[in-house]
Amino acid sequence: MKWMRKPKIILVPYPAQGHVTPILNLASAFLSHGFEPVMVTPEFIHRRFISNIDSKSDISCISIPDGLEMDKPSDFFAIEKAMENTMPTHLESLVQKLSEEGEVVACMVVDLLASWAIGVGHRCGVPVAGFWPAMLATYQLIAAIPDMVRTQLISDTGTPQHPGPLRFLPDQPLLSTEDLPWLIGTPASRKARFKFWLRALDRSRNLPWLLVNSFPADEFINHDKPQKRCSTRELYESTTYFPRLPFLWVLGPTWKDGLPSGYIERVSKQGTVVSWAPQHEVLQHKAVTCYLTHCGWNSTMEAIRCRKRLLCYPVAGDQFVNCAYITEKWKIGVRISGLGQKEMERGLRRVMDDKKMSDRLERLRERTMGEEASSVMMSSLATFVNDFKKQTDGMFPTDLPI
Ligand SMILES: O=c1ccn([C@@H]2O[C@H](COP(=O)(O)OP(=O)(O)O[C@H]3O[C@H](CO)[C@@H](O)[C@H](O)[C@H]3O)[C@@H](O)[C@H]2O)c(=O)[nH]1
Repeated sequence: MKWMRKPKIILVPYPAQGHVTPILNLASAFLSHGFEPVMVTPEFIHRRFISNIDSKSDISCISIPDGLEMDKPSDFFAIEKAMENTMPTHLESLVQKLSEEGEVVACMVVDLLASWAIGVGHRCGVPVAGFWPAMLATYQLIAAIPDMVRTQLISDTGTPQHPGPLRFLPDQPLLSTEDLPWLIGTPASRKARFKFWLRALDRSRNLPWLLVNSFPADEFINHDKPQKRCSTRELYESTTYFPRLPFLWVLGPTWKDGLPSGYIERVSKQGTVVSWAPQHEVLQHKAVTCYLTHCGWNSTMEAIRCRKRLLCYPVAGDQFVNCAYITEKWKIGVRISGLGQKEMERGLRRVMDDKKMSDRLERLRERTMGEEASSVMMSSLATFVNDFKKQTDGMFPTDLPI
């Protein structure tokens, strides 16, 4: 049988930038294996990110209704409601429509934070692979939840049962109990987020594949307790303290509103405040020496790829674990305890005075993203593609590249 069209792979990210970015990278890799990647997102995120995607790309981006009344969700739980209540039927209709049109959906790759889509794949008879957009160690932490409950490190609603730093995983260093990724917001919100993780674990338990956006990681290292959050006012003060230093500051619209009036005009000779910038391109520029980051995993990997020293200010979720690796294990950055003048000055001095940091960055980059690491990664991907091709024997053209 001669196939006129390429088999499709449907990719479903959790609807946030840090999840769309790595899934698009994966989609590009599927292109070279002869598939047509189709990323499916809710309407609100499609509107927000689609303009940043190369219009000439062969990756199709399709939006499905999210049922949100406002233009964007009010919080994490509004997104969860959209994912659980509205999106499954629309994705199912989409997959059925494709199949009625004679398209082959070879596989679905589902972000574990969008675990609602796993059931859709099963109902439509499409093989499903899980996708973890962050560091392997943070997946291991989430996967260890049942053991943590069993050994009473945490309650069955996710509340830490012991104060102070704890060893959550065998052979790995200490973490503060407050660093657990679901401990965000009020007690009720923490419990609801914990439930979200339990459901994701439950749905993904029997998946035959898990693709991880990471590299082989080392053990956890103990680190300081999480620091207080800061206001835009503190950030503002810290930038005024370094009138020598030119800066580019990416601030979301809500944060930008908190700046003192006239600030942007006053700093305009040495600083620019924008609501979005092509971060990876900016980091590649030789004028950039240091990157102040919240330690999102993609930002962390981009900084390593571009060999940029990091000033770390983790805020939520997996960012505390990422920060522990950056500052204690890899020693390619420094954690700051706040964003006021003194902390920034101390942090910048420490990060710039460390004469060995550049060498460590270079070595880490080579070890995790160099030729050998890339070849291991490509071979893992080829194994995955071959594996699901075998499972769906006969569905595919025989001349697809491996
Ligand atoms: O102005 C901007 C802002 C962001 N980005 C890109 O957007 C991505 C952001 O990803 P990440 O650094 O991971 O941050 P978040 O969007 O905050 O990511 C969420 O998802 C990540 C992966 O699960 C987690 O590690 C984070 O904690 C979580 O907040 C990166 O590729 C950036 O280059 C830009 O290009 N320009």
